[in-house]
Amino acid sequence: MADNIADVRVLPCTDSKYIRPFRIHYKQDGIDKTWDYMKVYNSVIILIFNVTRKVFIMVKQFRPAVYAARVEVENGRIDTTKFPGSLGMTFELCAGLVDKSGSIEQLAKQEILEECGYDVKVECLERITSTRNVGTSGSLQTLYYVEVTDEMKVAAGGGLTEEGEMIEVIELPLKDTKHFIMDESIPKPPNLQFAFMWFYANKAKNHEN
Ligand SMILES: Nc1ncnc2c1ncn2[C@@H]1O[C@H](COP(=O)(O)OP(=O)(O)O[C@H]2O[C@H](CO)[C@@H](O)[C@H](O)[C@H]2O)[C@@H](O)[C@H]1O
Repeated sequence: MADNIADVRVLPCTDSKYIRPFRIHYKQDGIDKTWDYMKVYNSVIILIFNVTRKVFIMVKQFRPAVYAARVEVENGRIDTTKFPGSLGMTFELCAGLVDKSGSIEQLAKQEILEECGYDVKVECLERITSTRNVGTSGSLQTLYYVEVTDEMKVAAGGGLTEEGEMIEVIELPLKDTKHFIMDESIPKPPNLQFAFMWFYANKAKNHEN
């Protein structure tokens, strides 16, 4: 079970492959300033809509950062009897870090197959837009949309076992989306809400009846 979390310790991190903190010193209109920021990978995110059954394909997974932010850390320990792993479970769109060479569309195709089990053609990916994390990282997230059918489901998905990924593929019916995006009991990133609003503005008329 992905939410069966035990033996949690929180330690300082000085040699991460994923995040590197820096302090930038600069003058703004003659005034000396500093800003602390993190170098992180850019990412690609894909809104997947299954037209056969009118459901969005999403992923549910344990996110350690969400878990740690929601619970009390005492002397570097988190008491999992008080704070169960379920507090760190999130609903997200299929996504991946841009940590490999090759086109971003090719990376998106690969993530869709690995995480959700659908085999899509790169040409079918529609680029929606990109956004940046403005506060601490400045990293770029590029958002795509793709329509899939049940015939395109060729594998179970669930992420790469060798990377230890434990991802559950979730199907969210189109009719439940509006309630879902406002439901604060389910931790989710803002790109998910933006993507669904984009769908309502641009695609929903083709699928609602
Ligand atoms: N900080 C970290 N510490 C340790 N291991 C890590 C890590 N980040 C990634 N990994 C490892 O790298 C693997 C691959 O990550 P992915 O490329 O699938 O990105 P992910 O979808 O997790 O989220 C990515 O994309 C989403 C969407 O933008 C972002 O919200 C999210 O921060 C970003 O990691 C993970 O399974 C994990 O093993």
